[in-house]
Amino acid sequence: MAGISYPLLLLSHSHPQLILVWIYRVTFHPLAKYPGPWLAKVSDFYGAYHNVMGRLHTETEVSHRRYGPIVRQGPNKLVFNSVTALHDIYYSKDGVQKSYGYVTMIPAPGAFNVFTAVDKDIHRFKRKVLNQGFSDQTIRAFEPTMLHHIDIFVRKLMRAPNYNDAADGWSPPYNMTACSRHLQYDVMGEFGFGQSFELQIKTDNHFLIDAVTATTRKAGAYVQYPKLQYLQLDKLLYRKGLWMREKYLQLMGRLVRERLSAEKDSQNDLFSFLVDAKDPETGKGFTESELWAESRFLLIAGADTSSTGLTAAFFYLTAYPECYAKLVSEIRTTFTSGSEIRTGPKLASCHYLRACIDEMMRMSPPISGTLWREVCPGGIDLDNNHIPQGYDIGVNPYAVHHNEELYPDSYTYKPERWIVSDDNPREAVERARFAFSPFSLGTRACAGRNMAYMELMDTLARTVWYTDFKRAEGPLGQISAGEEGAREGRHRVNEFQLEEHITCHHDGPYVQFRGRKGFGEELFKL
Ligand code: HEM
Repeated sequence: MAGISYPLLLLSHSHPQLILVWIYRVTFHPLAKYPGPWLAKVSDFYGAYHNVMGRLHTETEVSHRRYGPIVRQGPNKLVFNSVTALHDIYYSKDGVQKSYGYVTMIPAPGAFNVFTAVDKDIHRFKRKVLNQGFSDQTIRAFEPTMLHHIDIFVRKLMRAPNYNDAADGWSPPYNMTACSRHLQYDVMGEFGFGQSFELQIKTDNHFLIDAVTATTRKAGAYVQYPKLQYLQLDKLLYRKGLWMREKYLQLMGRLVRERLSAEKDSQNDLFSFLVDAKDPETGKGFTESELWAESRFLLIAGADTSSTGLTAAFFYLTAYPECYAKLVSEIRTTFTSGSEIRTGPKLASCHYLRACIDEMMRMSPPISGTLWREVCPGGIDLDNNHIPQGYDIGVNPYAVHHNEELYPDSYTYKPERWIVSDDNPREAVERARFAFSPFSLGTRACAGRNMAYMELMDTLARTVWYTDFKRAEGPLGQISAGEEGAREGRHRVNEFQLEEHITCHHDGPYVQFRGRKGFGEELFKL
């Protein structure tokens, strides 16, 4: 903190009126009675700084332990850590709307997408149209395409059907961040535009990942401190990112143009669906620029999040061998072949697999930042506090998922907490479910939730069917793990380390694979 107090000291000397504003903020301001870090009380710079450092989520959790269930995290911001606040905020119909921070993400005035639309009528229309593309029927029709890419993923990890015959059979260590990102971007390319970006098989479009990373880094800071956008810091901080962003926009622009000029119904992708989709009540559809805005958003929303989830699953399964063994037993006794693994009663019966996924998203939510909501006229009552109009409020998913009252022993990966058993009564599972919010809740909750579960279930089950895997040994195997003695929140060796910038950035874990003897031929013949 000392590092950031010097610039503030300088600023206060050159702008003495700032001192008066800060004194007001810590004394007479309507939120002055709430505890929190001193810098957060006087400036949104606190949120932006920790977001740039990728640790606002861990700082929020630490703050709750230090200051209690309500923390002031900006001059006009309160973050809550209770299940009642979670439900009261995100299920509220008229009490809140998305905060102004979301507006900083729009590329031009008025160019909202379903995620950035603050106005509830604009959002309702976009969501209604989009929901048609996320129906169970559409997603199920897409599953064979997804499975094609998942099979490429597993084949790459196995290398050859009988590689296990060689030496000890283990592959070199693979960086699961890269492998998962490549898979999920290819899947989202197909889902959105009917074309894979081919990141799994070629390097040409690998810049996409860095371009999206640069975009979300910048957006993460601006959401916390909207005034930063006027300083044009991206030109200074993300120069390489700007160049890649340009390439990214060109690629996406080309895909949109190609899809618009292709024969109608030539593809079974979300784009062809959205081109024709109409609001059932008004008959209104998306304009070309709206289609463009939605496509760009959906790539990030779908690919970055699911790939973080998949990577985290590999981290936890290789950190907890007993959980890995249980999952292996479930998958290998439920199915009779790898190609049988797809949505259906057998996959739905894999309760341990689903529990491993939910526990991963509890431990390391792929969207770990607080989803700020602005209080609407009339204010809102939360945990016996009346919060007036205009203030930003939220519950941090990472912090609430590590609230010890809701999730005892919260930093231990325990898929069993999601399964009713003699040691874990139904009420305990229901209590855990009630506060579980990786996809958020209410009208602004994730539209792609079912698709995300399908991707994660199919990918993990097929990987476990065809391969054995383990964490790389030595220092390589520690990449992405917390470090003893590191800053509070970064010190747990069995916790996957996320850098939160709206979506999450990460590196590793490095994992080695070995094909199961006699099972790979089927996969390599496909
Ligand atoms: C594990 C994977 C995923 C997680 C954890 C996740 C999480 C979330 C969260 C927390 C939100 C709310 C954001 C906010 O309030 O600001 C959201 C919104 C959204 N997500 Fe996801 N998501 C995932 C995968 C996907 C996928 C695969 C898609 C699409 C293919 C998708 C599409 C969307 C859309 C369209 C919204 C905006 C909803 C609205 O405002 O109406 N997500 N997601």
